Amino acid sequence: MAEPTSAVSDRQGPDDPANAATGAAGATGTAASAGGADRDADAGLVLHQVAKTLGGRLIVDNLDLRVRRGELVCLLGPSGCGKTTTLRMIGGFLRPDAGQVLIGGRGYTTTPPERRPTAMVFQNYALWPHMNVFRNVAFGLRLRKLPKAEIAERVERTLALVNLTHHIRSFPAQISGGEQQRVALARALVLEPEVLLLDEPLSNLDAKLRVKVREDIKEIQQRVGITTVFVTHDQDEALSISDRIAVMNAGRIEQYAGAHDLYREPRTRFVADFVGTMNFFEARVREAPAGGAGGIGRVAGPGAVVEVGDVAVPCQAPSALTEQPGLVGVRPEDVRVGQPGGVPARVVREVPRGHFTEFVLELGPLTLRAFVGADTPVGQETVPVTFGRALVYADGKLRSERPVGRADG
Ligand SMILES: Nc1ncnc2c1ncn2[C@@H]1O[C@H](COP(=O)(O)OP(=O)(O)OP(=O)(O)O)[C@@H](O)[C@H]1O
Repeated sequence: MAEPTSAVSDRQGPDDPANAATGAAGATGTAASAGGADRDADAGLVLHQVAKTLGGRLIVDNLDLRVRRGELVCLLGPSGCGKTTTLRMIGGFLRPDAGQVLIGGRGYTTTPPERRPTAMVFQNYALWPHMNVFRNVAFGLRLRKLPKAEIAERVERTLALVNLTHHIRSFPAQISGGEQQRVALARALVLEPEVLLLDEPLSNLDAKLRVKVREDIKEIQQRVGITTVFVTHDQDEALSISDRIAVMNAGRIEQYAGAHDLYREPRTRFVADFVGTMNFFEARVREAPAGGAGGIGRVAGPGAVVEVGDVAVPCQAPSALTEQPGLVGVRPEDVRVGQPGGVPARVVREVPRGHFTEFVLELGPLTLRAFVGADTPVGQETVPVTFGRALVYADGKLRSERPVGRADG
């Protein structure tokens, strides 16, 4: 991916046979296009049952994705799950074996990159070292043979947008990594694409700069209102900048949701494990015995217990009840320390983490991580523990039916 050529065309119509076959809106009838042509026409980007095999392996597996106009969506997943392959099919650098790519309701599945209304920012920036910032940003417009005055006006306007006007005559080697990244962003935005594609754009920056540049990107993206697909394997990055996140695993999307829902309600074990920290263990989650035996009745909420071996931990909000032991996940902030009615746990370690403290606790056969507020007393040998939310998984999928006997859900 060496060439900074992700130019968009001069707004020529797409040459995708899908347009002839299905009208402007492409196929209908799946998760991506449920609701049909009108919704596809309304969406910024639709992937419909897109598949790709590379080197004899199925890398992208009948993937459906719908991105609203102006939305920033992250493709998040472990190395090798097919994020970049998907992005390259959106940008036209790879042709899908099956399925359709629709942008603004028009089919672009087979259209080459330079004739799509997309622009890509690459991981390594791919700036021309012998060209100054102005000429790097002007590159795509010159290819389009736009008048000189228009090129100058658009380049200057875009450099002002990314706050780089003062470096207009600098060469890439004379500016920082973060500034180089903003030049790469300007070079894509100056083409006024309908969809901006970013492939791990921050991975060459140090930790502090990553946070700064990702905030810059989000701010610019919102200001321009451009539909954006951002590839990353960094959950922190995805959670902090996305309107929605598509968590990918082995060529498929496991869950597509906003950051809050993804974190609080991970639908699969894979997502729960990949996004944030989770305590996982085998347990039975049952209704609390009537009358509050063992102090359980004093815990606020519906009153369930999580049974692990001989230990029964009061739990405020299980996602389901299980007669047979199943996989249970509890976020560290849902391991509550110092609550009335709690079960004593041995404190193995306390790690100050600034505005919270991480406790490592031994509770019967379990070792648990708990994140507690800085005001929780430290230096104790044992602490009482209860659970807030507990997520119950069966066959790797979240069970979220209303627990038996609970009227309030
Ligand atoms: N041209 C190719 N031929 C054969 N296999 C390929 C080719 N390109 C990619 N792959 C394989 O496809 C899989 C997915 O690659 P892809 O780059 O899409 O993953 P990714 O999710 O973006 O990972 P990363 O975060 O490491 O970039 C990888 O196992 C990769 O080795």
